[in-house]
Amino acid sequence: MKSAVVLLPGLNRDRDMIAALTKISGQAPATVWQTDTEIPDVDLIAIPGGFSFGDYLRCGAIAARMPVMRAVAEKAAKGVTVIGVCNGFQILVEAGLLPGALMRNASLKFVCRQVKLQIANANTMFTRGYQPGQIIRSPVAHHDGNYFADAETLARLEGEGQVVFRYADGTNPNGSINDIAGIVNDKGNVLGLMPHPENLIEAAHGGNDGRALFESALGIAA
Ligand SMILES: NC(=O)CC[C@H](N)C(=O)O
Repeated sequence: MKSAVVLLPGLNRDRDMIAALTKISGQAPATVWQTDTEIPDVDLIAIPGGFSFGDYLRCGAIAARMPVMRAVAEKAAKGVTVIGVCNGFQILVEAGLLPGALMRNASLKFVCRQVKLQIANANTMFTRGYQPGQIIRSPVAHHDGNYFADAETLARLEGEGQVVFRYADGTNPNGSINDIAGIVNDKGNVLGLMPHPENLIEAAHGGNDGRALFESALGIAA
């Protein structure tokens, strides 16, 4: 299974994402730069975390307008699997590939800690390797992770099973509405989440709860 990682100025989790995809898929992902207008024929496109363009204007706002994001949107429209982690989630929202907005954390502080996540929908291409309702752990590290959507959008997300990960056991780090940690688009092939599953895939990370997400997305999980 082939993958590609989008590289942008200011991202700092690209190496983690490349390492995770290499270890799990068995082959190094391609990398595409902000000015690229073509993305190779791959099964999964990953937009990693960090501080693209220094988080100026709004997190992800400038990156979302780079040429590479038009190529990502074209691939997503064709059904290619796309995952945006943290800043990647913010970029997908700013690019209009996912609904809602990521606002400043309710604490107005940068949070960097482990959270618990409930698998709110195990019937997606990203979570078929988990059990419904399963609780997993994941690191988070962000300043603007407070997911918000208007009432109509929220009702649709909840009603259509598009909420995939929810903060659990009171570990919501940012005040996001309905404890939302990750959502998919209406076609189910684009996932955005604030937690960093790529940082919990092996014993050296302290656990491998994040592994099944990539195995599912790459079609490796049962
Ligand atoms: N780890 C990240 O990707 C951080 C995203 C963004 N820079 C924020 O602080 O919210």
